[in-house]
Amino acid sequence: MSIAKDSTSQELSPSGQPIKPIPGSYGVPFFSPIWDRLNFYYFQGHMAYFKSRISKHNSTVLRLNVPPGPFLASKPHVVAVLDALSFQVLLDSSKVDKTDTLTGTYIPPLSLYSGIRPLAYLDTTDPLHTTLKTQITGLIVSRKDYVIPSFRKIYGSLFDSIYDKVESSGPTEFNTLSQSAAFDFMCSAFFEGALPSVAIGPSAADMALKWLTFQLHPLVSKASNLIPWPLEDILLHNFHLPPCLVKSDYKALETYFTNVGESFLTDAEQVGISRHVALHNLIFATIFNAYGGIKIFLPFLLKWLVQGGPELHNKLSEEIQSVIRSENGSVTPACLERMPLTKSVVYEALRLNPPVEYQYGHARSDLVIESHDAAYKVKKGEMIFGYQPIATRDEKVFTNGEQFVAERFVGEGEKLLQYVYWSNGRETDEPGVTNKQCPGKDIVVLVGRLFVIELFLRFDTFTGEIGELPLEPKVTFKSLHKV
Ligand code: HEM
Repeated sequence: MSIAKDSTSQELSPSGQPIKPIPGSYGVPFFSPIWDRLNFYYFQGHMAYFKSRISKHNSTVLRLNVPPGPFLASKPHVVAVLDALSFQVLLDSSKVDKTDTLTGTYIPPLSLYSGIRPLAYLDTTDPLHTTLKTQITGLIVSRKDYVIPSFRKIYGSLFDSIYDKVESSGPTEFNTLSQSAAFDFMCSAFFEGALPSVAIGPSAADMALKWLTFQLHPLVSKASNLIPWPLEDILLHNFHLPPCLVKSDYKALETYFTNVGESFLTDAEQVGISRHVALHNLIFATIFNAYGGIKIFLPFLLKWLVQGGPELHNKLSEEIQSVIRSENGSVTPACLERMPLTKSVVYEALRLNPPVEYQYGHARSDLVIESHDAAYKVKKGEMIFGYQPIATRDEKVFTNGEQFVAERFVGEGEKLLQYVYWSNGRETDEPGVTNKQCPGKDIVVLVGRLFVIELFLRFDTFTGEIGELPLEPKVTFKSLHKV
């Protein structure tokens, strides 16, 4: 830190930015967080909640309350980082402690995880973080050859049945039909044995979703349009619905994972992780990422494809069909690299709509957060919070940042990938035991590309209608034009 040699004696950050006090306030205890929560969920919505405060204080680093607040979270106070540069503090494990910060200022009851703390809730300094992340990464690497065939089989037949439905009975919603595909795909990619929709039955997806909803409901706005908001607020956001409501569903899931995950559990035991801890981590990693990740990501990707219209469809189908033809019809990891537009479209969807929107971490020590034209001091222990869809639309980094630009990451544009943070790390970084970056990163990008490929191997173009669901867009196919 240095002091500028001008008349103002302004304190400067290590990179020479003036250090300013963080604007914003937390308001009146108890009442302001409740009012803020109503604004966040109902009156303003997530995006407007943050944007209005950025304009009011003319700053992208500011103090504010994040939901849920009372009574679920006693300390809703955060320092919000809402631009592409300041957000980076959350990706730096030497600066933030991520113990119990996955869901922010509240923690779901651990009884939902049979009493354990899953890996995603552990900080990098916890020795169990290293052991568990190594085991899960090992599983991902050992199954890498299963991802493409599993995805093609499950989502291929999903697209076929959507086509049949559109032809026979008209407009067909993607979201409901794809509900079990995310869970089936994850299990087909990672385990031998029957798919959950077969082994547990058709209700497997509902069971998994219900369990996830109990963990995440305090972060989801307008959980239901059916319940008037004050009642919804009281029922969902003020009280944790008792975990016993999902106990029997969780038992069924546990039985399934004990069978299909046998070799993972045995391997984990050999490195000192109990079978109990390994099992509940496996359940968490599979279901949380199927429904908190893939199930949200694909409708967003599809939404942008629908809105891209025939012009984008022509370019994509040409790129995809010509590369796959040159490979005699097979989809290989190498041929995916020869599809620059397909790759760019997937990154652009992840940039605009990172499926995990919120990131949090406690400052490990007193530190300075650098933004574009100022820096700010944060005290040890303060909660830092980032709303990612604002950070990754930052116009100072991305021209027309709010718009979907299909070619954004083609050629020279690849340099911008360092500002794509959906995996809780830069797209140009690698996940490892010393960071909290998603170890499923490459699989997710691959899944996005395979989704676009499966679609355009079948259809030259299509039309659809976009609606809204609590976590994702609702996409209804209206017509599909077969290749
Ligand atoms: C679209 C899908 C996915 C998205 C959006 C996603 C996103 C993320 C994010 C944002 C984090 C960091 C959470 C935080 O601490 O703030 C994370 C961590 C993690 N993800 Fe993913 N993920 C996805 C798919 C997957 C898949 C397929 C796997 C494979 C098992 C996976 C395994 C994990 C694990 C184990 C962690 C914890 C890492 C750690 O604690 O160091 N994810 N993911």
